[in-house]
Parts: sequence; C-alpha cells; structure tokens
Amino acid sequence: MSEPSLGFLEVWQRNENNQGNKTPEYNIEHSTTLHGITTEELGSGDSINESILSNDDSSFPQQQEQQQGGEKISILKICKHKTLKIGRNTKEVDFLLNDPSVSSIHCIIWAILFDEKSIPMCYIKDLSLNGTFVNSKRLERNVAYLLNDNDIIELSSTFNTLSTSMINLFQEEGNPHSYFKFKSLNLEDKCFLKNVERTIFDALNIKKIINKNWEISPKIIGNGTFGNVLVAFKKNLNDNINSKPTGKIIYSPRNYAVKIVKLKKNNVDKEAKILLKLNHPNIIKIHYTFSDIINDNLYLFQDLIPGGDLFSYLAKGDCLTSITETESLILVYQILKALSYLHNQGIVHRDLKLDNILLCSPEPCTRIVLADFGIAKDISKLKRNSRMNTIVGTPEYCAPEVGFKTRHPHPNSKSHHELLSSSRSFLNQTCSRANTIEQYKNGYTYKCDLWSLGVVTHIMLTGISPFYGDGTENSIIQNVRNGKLDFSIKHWDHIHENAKDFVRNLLKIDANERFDSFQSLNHSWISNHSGYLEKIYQKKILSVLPLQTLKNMSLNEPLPSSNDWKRKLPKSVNIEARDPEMQ
Ligand SMILES: Nc1ncnc2c1ncn2[C@@H]1O[C@H](COP(=O)(O)OP(=O)(O)OP(=O)(O)O)[C@@H](O)[C@H]1O
Repeated sequence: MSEPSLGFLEVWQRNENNQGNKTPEYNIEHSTTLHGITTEELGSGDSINESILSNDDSSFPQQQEQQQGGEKISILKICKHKTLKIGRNTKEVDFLLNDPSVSSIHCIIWAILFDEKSIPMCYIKDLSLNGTFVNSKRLERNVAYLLNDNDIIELSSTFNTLSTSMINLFQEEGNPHSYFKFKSLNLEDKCFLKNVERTIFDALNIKKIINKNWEISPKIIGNGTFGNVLVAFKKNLNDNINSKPTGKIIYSPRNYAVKIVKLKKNNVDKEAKILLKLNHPNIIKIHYTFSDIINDNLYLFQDLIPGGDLFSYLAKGDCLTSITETESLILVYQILKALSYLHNQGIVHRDLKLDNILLCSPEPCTRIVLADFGIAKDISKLKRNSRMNTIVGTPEYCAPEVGFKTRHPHPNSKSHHELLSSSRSFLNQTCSRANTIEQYKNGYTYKCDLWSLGVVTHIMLTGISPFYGDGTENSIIQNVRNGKLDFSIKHWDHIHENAKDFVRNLLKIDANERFDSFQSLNHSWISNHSGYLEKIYQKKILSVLPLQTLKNMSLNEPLPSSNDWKRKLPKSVNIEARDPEMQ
C-alpha cells in the first residue's frame, strides 16, 4: 500500500517563446507516485481539488500533464517516508531537470507527520551549487526550510538575472524554466485550520508573542505527557539574512520549536536550567526560555529539528521496522557521544526513547539530537556514581533498578491529540502504570540511560522492542524484570555477533555489569569501525556537506571513503548571476 500524500508540488513550466518544448522528465523508477492534473481540475489555478486531498489515487492517470498557453502543470506528491529529490542525476532523483545549472541532487523535500491527526510539516533543503529559491529568496545551503502553502520554489534565479545569451543557451538545450508551487494538505480547509489555531492558543492558554521577539505559530510539531511543541519564529529579520563574502545575500530563515510546559508549583524550571548549560551537536540547543508566572507556562525556544523523531522514522503502517546495521551503528555512535558528554557533565537523561531522538532529516546518515530533558537530573554537584531514587521514565525503556510508576499528565496540559481527538499510536502510549515492582533499595545511577540505549538499539536492529511482550503494563514490567533476550529469532539472523553482544552488555540487569558510554564506545561493534564512523561524523554529520545515504552498505565491507561519496555526474555549471541592470 502506498503512503498517503502529505503535501503536493505543482510543477509549472514556463515555456517562453515556445522553444525547447520538452516536458520535464519524470523518473518513474525512483519516483514517488506522480500524478498529472488538468488545469480544469485545478480550477482557478490556485487550489487543488478535493479528490487530491482525499488521496483518491484512481482519478489521476500517471504522468498526465496539461498544456495551457505556454504553461504546463503537473503534480508531484510528497509522501511520508519518501524524500522527494529534484535534480539532474537520472539515477537518484524523483524529478529530473536536465539543465546544466541544476545540480545532481539540487534540493530535497520531505514531509513529517507526528501522528495520524497532526498537520504534516513539509520541508525543503537546498543541496545545490546555484541555489534553491523560495519566493525569490535564496535558501542557505543545507538548512531545512519549513514550506508554507503557495510557496514558490525555483531552482535558480538565472532567468531573472542572466544575460539574454545565457537564457538562449539554456532554452536551446531544451529546458523550459520550471518552477514549483507548494500546496499543503490541510490549508484548503481553512475552517479546520482556523479552528485548530483558535483552539490551541485558547485551550493551552498560551501567548502568540513572547518578549516582542518571539512569535509562536499554531503549527504543532509534536506533544507528549508534559508539553506541546509548536513552530516558532524569531522576529528580528536581520538574523535571517546572511551576506556572504562574495556579496551574495543568502536568506536563511531559521525555524525554531517552542516547547510549552506547565511551570511546577515552586517555579523550578529544571529542564531549562539543564539545557542552558549544555552545548553539544547531538543535544537539543536551547535559545531562550520564558516563564509566564501568571499562566503557569514555561516556554523553551529551541532549534527545530526537521526530520521528525526516531519513532516516526521507524514506524511504517502499524508497526516498527528495523533499519540496516550500518545505519543503526551511525545513530548509536551519535547517541553514545551525546550520553558520554551528558554523563561527564553530571546530567542523566532518564527518558531516552525513540520519541526523544530527533533526526535532522529523515534519511540515513543524518545528525541526531537528543531532546526532552523534562525529567533529566543534574547530579554534577554530587559524586559521579550518585544514586537517584525518583521513579521516572517510560516502562518499555526503563532500567529495572529505576522501577515503574504511574505518570499522570498535568491536568491542565491538554495535548494536541486531545484537541484533535486522536492519540499517538500503539507502542508508546503513556499507559497507566502501577507500582507493581519494588523499587530497588539502592536507587540507580546514570547507567539507566545505557539500558534505554540497549532497548533503542534492539528496536533499530530488529524492529522489536525487547520487553514489550503483549503490550500490557504487567507484561512489560515482568519482561524487564526477567531481562531475558532472545537472539534466536529470525530478526537477528543477518546481524553481526558484535551487535548482539553490544546489546547484551547494555541490557544487563545488574547495573554494575552494564557498560557505561566509554565501554560502549570501545566495544568491538563500534571500535572496529571507529575510524570510518568518526570520518562520517566529521564530514557528514558535523559539517554542512550534503547528506548522503548509505543504503546498501554492508558492514562486512569497509565503509566507503569520502571519495566514494562524490557524485558520479560531471559538476553542474556554476552560474554567477549578473545584475540585470549591468547587461
Ligand atoms: N526541537 C524539536 N524539533 C522538532 N520536533 C520536536 C522538538 N522537540 C520535540 N519535538 C517533537 O515533539 C515530541 C514531544 O516533545 P517532548 O518529548 O519534548 O515532550 P514531552 O511532553 O516532554 O514528552 P514525553 O511524554 O516523552 O515526556 C517529540 O517526540 C518530537 O516528535
């Protein structure tokens, strides 16, 4: 079953002078479902009709286009779990533009849906030499931009700025200038959206503007037991404009996320305090916090991490799926770097789970970021092995020594799910929990995070949550208590012994025997590949180089050298835009 579309791109082709009367080439083999739509169906040209919104695929024949005057319009669907690639590389892209000014993979577009009833978020990222323009502004390379309804996307502004001879050159090559118009899924239903907007600000009793500088949008990115996370903007526009040494103006609209949680009675904003002292590429960066004492709300303005959480990344249909060992290894390596940093700083996360691991883009080899420090603990003023006693966390990921207890959401904290009468799916519900297991007498240490990483790694490698059982609270607790792991199931068949051993050492019931992050980083599953992992980390994760997928790599082969990542296509032509007035 194909994934439903979460947004659309109208492909508009200006076919000026009727030269180069070529349609753009659709790379069906690699394509998401592609549908054409007639201009009549588009009505005024501004709205997509209902049958598209309802994902009724049957009415749209493949690759149908309509020519009207000098323009052709076709529709590209943006689907969950599929990054739409636009560019010049016939083998890799979903939408091919055979134009020398277009890069091999020029830009990518993807959609994130937090849960079934959320409004999808669609992002675009420029990876090109000559730039991707949204509403005539050039995007900063490698920075995701949150698309809004009717945004116009152009792959280069050359036709606005180039000399006539250059324009003729491109048209002779048979490439009519195309542009794309982004259509979001739900904005057609204005009543619905307005309703959500009104409901959110009223129901959550939150402000739209904070300290004159920060504006909160009604777009909900996600929510949990304690808070709602919404899109936010910083109002100081100068922050969005970068002037490059070349004199080029680059527009880098920064999207932020704001997590809004209820202030505790004693006004202790522990999450903010902990996050403000942390600075690590794999830990969520906080920019500003604001306590609204009148309405008991704490606002945490942070980076918006656009690839969704690991839970959504692994959830396909109604179950979790595994990812390759290589991909798991790259993610685990980053989580371990984050945990090692945290533990050295004397911070214990205490709620490490798929939902709290965020991806910078929904692709392999992306940077991950640990989020949700709502129940993290700062033990830096105590000894490293200080023991904690509060029962916290999510049972499925919770180390046995921590214990289990019921965690009720704050009575005033209405979730998006409640507002939209939905619930986040299956595996990760905040189920009611009972104190059915005795808390270990001696409390617990930072090692509880390593247990959770063991559970996360098990899920990544096999798609199975090791202690989930039949999903009931009792069975999870019972299974964690037993701590039995079954490596004989077929899901482990093709996974290296080292990986199994790694998981085994993290899921040790006895916390003293359990690996810490240092031992984990030195375990052969990681250390055998540490050179390559570090190279990937430096070149692909920390730097702003384009992300590369490592799809078909096997761990039995050495990981590729950086040369192998280079694209096979000849370099795209670097077009220096000329000031039209100078022509
Ligand atoms: N900075 C961010 N950028 C993008 N998405 C985010 C960000 N922060 C949170 N999210 C999304 O929102 C969801 C809920 O956020 P968070 O886990 O911080 O809330 P919570 O109420 O503390 O949840 P929990 O029930 O796990 O305690 C996350 O699972 C993630 O999908």
